[in-house]
Amino acid sequence: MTTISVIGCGYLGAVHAAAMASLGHEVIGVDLDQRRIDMLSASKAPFFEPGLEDLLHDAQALGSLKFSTDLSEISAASVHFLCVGTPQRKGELGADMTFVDAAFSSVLQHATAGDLIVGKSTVPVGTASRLAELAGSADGVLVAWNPEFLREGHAVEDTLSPDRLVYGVPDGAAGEQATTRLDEVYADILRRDTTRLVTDYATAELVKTAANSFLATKISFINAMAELCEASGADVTQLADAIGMDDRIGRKFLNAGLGFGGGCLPKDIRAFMARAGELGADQAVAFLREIDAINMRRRIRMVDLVREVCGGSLIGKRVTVLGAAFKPNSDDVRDSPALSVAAQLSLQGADVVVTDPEAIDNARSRFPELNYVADTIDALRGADAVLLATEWTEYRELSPDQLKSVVGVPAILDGRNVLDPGLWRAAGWTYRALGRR
Ligand SMILES: NC(=O)C1=CN([C@@H]2O[C@H](COP(=O)(O)OP(=O)(O)OC[C@H]3O[C@@H](n4cnc5c(N)ncnc54)[C@H](O)[C@@H]3O)[C@@H](O)[C@H]2O)C=CC1
Ligand SMILES: O=C(O)[C@H]1O[C@H](OP(=O)(O)OP(=O)(O)OC[C@H]2O[C@@H](n3ccc(=O)[nH]c3=O)[C@H](O)[C@@H]2O)[C@H](O)[C@@H](O)[C@@H]1O
Repeated sequence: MTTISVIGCGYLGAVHAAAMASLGHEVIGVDLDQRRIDMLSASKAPFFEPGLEDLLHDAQALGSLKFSTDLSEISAASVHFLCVGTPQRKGELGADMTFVDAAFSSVLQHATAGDLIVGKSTVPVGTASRLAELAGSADGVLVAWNPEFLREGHAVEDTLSPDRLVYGVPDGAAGEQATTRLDEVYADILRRDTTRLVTDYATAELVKTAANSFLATKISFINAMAELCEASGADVTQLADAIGMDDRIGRKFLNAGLGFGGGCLPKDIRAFMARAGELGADQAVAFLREIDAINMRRRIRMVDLVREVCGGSLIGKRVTVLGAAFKPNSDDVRDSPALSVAAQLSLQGADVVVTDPEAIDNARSRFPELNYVADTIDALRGADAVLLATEWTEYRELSPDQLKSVVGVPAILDGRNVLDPGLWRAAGWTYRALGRR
């Protein structure tokens, strides 16, 4: 059993804290946000994440998990996980490192000799060695970087059963000590034959940014193919199925549509470009600019398509947007393609109604000017066009026959290529999608 602190209890940290407690450790989670801490202390997840509340409840019933806004409480811990945000800096591509730097300094103040500080936040390569240098002046504090690969909506299973664990550690005895401590923390996971890769700081940091860049590239690749499918009359879903059957390519992350959003892929590829520039290696990842551009074009193209379906003008047309979260099974609306399209449609004169099973509150605080309706059927009433923007199961299962009498005009835009066009057309709907006939 290790006594652990987790600094920053957002999408990453809250799950990490609860998961570490479920592995038998004593955990204190710390955040500056009092509301978040109050909810977590009451075993309530401050955001929608399947399985998190059960984990919080079980660990708190055993007394092995506590939350606080008081950073001094971490002094009881010997391993400290940094899970604070690294958002995009306003008006720039690079990551805002102020939260990581501030959290690291605070931890240093409360850490004692022999403690291990483990970075989990996604950071520009070079951060860990910079912070380790700062720690060098503190007596015997070790630094490791252990990037996180969890997906929102699957965060609990991804944390407890990761594809791999990556440790970035310093050379020599300090590295061995850090590795041993991390092995103790993850003992239960390692016992299940999980691969662990021990490497230097820079490689560990780059593994994370490279992985997210690859995922973003895969999505933009298929979306570029969708543009070509649209130009040539081909079908991008069949194309993805066919190329995905090649094991070397694989079908995952080849779903064309509105593209990627969220608090990670967009900001991570931009931070990667910024950092590569600082290192004089901007050419190496110049292609990411195009990946980003392809991604953003999908949103613009969807606005055009909705306008087309509405007869050339959006003014006064009622458009129902199904989904606000950046992906299903999440209430996260950071850089959500659904909301970005909804906001554009509204700016261009449409009367936009947005619905989502979990993300309405978050969406309203970001885009208060849009109309939100909780009930799907109520949201669809009188619509001149319906846009499926986030593929929640309940939207995928909507019946075109039943909905026909609810909407004003039966026109559906499938922003995630998840509906059966034949079924909707047979029920008398106009069906349109990006890169699909
Ligand atoms: N959201 C995700 O699925 C994943 C996120 N990451 C990375 O993890 C990091 C955190 O991301 P999220 O959890 O999504 O961000 P978030 O914004 O949900 O959570 C960050 C939390 O840190 C707190 N915080 C900031 N400064 C603090 C300080 N000095 N002391 C204590 N708490 C502080 C904030 O109040 C907030 O609750 C980012 O670097 C992100 O790229 C990595 C893998 C998955
Ligand atoms: O660094 C992070 O924070 C995380 O970022 C992503 O996870 P996440 O943002 O939760 O969501 P994804 O499932 O990757 O989806 C990202 C976006 O891509 C879109 N997407 C995904 C797959 C696809 O085929 N097509 C597609 O458009 C989704 O709709 C969503 O908007 C990575 O998948 C995680 O491994 C990583 O840990």
